[in-house]
Amino acid sequence: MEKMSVSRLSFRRKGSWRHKEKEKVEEETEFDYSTMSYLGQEEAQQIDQELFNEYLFSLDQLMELAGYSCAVAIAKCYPVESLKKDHAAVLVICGPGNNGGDGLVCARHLKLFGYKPTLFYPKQNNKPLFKALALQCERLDIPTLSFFPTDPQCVVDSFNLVVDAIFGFSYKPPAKPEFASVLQSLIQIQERVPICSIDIPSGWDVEQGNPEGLQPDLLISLTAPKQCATHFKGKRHFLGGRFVPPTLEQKYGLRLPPYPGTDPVVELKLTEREESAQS
Ligand SMILES: NC(=O)C1=CN([C@@H]2O[C@H](COP(=O)(O)OP(=O)(O)OC[C@H]3O[C@@H](n4cnc5c(N)ncnc54)[C@H](O)[C@@H]3O)[C@@H](O)[C@H]2O)[C@@H](O)CC1
Ligand SMILES: [K+]
Repeated sequence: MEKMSVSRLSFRRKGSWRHKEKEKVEEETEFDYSTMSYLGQEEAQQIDQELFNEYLFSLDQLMELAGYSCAVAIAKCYPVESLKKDHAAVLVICGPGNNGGDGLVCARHLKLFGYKPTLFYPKQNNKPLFKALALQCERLDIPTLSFFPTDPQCVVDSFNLVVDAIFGFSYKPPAKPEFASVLQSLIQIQERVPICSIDIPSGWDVEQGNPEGLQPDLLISLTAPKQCATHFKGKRHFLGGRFVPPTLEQKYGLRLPPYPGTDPVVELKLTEREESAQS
């Protein structure tokens, strides 16, 4: 058998690693964003149901991956050391459904990443999973605001970022008063504090968006971007929740860019429409 010197072996390893990296970059740059899939509300709900009923994923599993990927995307865009206010203070606003559950998971991971999250979770879900997620946040010393500040400037003064986990793809407009007022406050301050929306900017129609509504800086689409994401005018757009089995992707003809390496998120290139909306 041919003996290989250590230096040649390490050269070969390096060579193959470089080759793989090059392939990966080529694969990423080759993805044609003009063909990327955008889901309508019904399709998003169907895929969601199929993950639970045909693939037997539990909600806990998917929510953990979804919330974790949101925390990773936030950390990539707003590193702890770049945030100046009160030890990287972040406000995480959670709604009553699964989007709110993603927010609770995201808050926990942000805390473990070194941020200082605070929750606002006015309509708490009583299901055991949600109670457990809220308790885990409490045990990590994540405080919860008992009311939303009447002067939204307080949010700007106290927090570096707001995570919007109020509504996702099951939202039906118009928002009920308790959330409508929070959304209005966020719209007032969105030029002064960046907003990071989980899956869908809250208050947007899943397909049509909402030109008068919230305009987040960062959007983290889960599973696949929804049609409303074509109206996103913010700076950065990520895809997260790396849990869609290839067979499901094929069944729905999903065209999504590959995730790099082992990352739970992939940054999406802004479409021409998104770019022109920014300028
Ligand atoms: N398979 C997937 O794609 C996954 C989805 N997840 C998340 O789950 C979200 C969808 O969750 P849900 O179906 O629970 O729905 P949402 O979290 O979008 O919202 C539903 C909740 O909001 C309330 N609501 C709806 N319209 C309202 C209005 N106008 N005013 C006030 N309250 C209103 C409903 O009563 C319900 O409690 C996704 O957007 C995503 O964030 C993840 O948790 C896990 C995996
Ligand atoms: K949201």
